Amino acid sequence: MSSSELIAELERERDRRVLSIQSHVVHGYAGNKCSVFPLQLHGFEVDFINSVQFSNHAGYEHVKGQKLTEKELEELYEGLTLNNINNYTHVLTGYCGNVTFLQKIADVVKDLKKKNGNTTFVCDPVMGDNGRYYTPKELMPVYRDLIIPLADVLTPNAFELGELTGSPIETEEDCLRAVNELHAKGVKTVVVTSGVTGAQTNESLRCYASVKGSHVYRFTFPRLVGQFVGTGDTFTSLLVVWLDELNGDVSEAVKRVLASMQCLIRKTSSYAQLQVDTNSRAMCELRLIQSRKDLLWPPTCDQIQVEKIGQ
Ligand SMILES: Nc1ncnc2c1ncn2[C@@H]1O[C@H](COP(=O)(O)OP(=O)(O)O)[C@@H](O)[C@H]1O
Ligand SMILES: Cc1ncc(COP(=O)(O)O)c(C=O)c1O
Repeated sequence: MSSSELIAELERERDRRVLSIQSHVVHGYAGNKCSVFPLQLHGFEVDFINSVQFSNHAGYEHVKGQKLTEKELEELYEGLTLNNINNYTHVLTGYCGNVTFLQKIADVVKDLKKKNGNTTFVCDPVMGDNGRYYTPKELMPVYRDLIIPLADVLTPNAFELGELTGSPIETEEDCLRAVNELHAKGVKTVVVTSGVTGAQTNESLRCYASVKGSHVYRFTFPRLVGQFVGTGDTFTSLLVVWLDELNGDVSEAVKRVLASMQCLIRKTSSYAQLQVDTNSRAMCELRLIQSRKDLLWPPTCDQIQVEKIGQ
């Protein structure tokens, strides 16, 4: 690399700074513990605010900890504003504990976008999965009416997509219709991470990506054994990376994200099989650190199929 290329690369790296508002867990991986590391590996600066600080994620029998209030979020953001250090290329949000906190996030996003019209808002509307909520149900109308109209990129699973658009997502047609409703509300890129039951089998899962007024893609990839927490948060952070790196090429970006996710989950699943204790086998923490090379350099994976299914 020549010195001018090196300088250009360093300038570019300086340009990418994410404000990530998600949960923190002391032990294990969920929320910011899943997102910050992959982003940093790829050279992004990450300023993170922990919406909650819990001992561990909700898959354990006991969860202890604290929730940040909207007043505390406002204070932190005020400090950034007063020092004029609230300069972000991206704002990323995930798990939120309550309605007023989520409403305050909308104010923060509006202010960041007012300051820099190019700030990309990537929102994972974390509410639940497989037909049930694991956050307060009252968050849904706040996501639907206040947050979604501000989002540039949205990464719901099928359950969340159905809740946000008012009817369950069982088939690919349901999914594409609901995605178009989100586009109509102004969201440019929607990636449905999983859960369209009619489109999945025992062996494979599907994910969909759609860009407003442009293409829709279907991704089919192997379903791996086990149940994992933090996969959605890891997925979304890698999507931030690759959409930026590939200037919005969503089909290649999602393909690379899925390639890393397959490696991460394979590693996690194999490790889980080695545990003697059945509890740790059933609920194994993501092997995120051990998968660092796969997060940084997603290997080519012929088991991921990409098909253009719209426009
Ligand atoms: N059992 C699994 N087999 C293969 N990939 C999985 C599995 N569980 C999760 N993933 C990967 O993680 C991604 C996000 O998972 P998902 O469960 O949709 O997130 P969320 O936590 O938001 O519901 C999926 O798109 C997929 O790539
Ligand atoms: C504290 C916390 N944050 C975030 C999540 C979301 O995790 P996922 O990426 O699997 O949607 C969970 C899920 O249980 C959680 O307990």
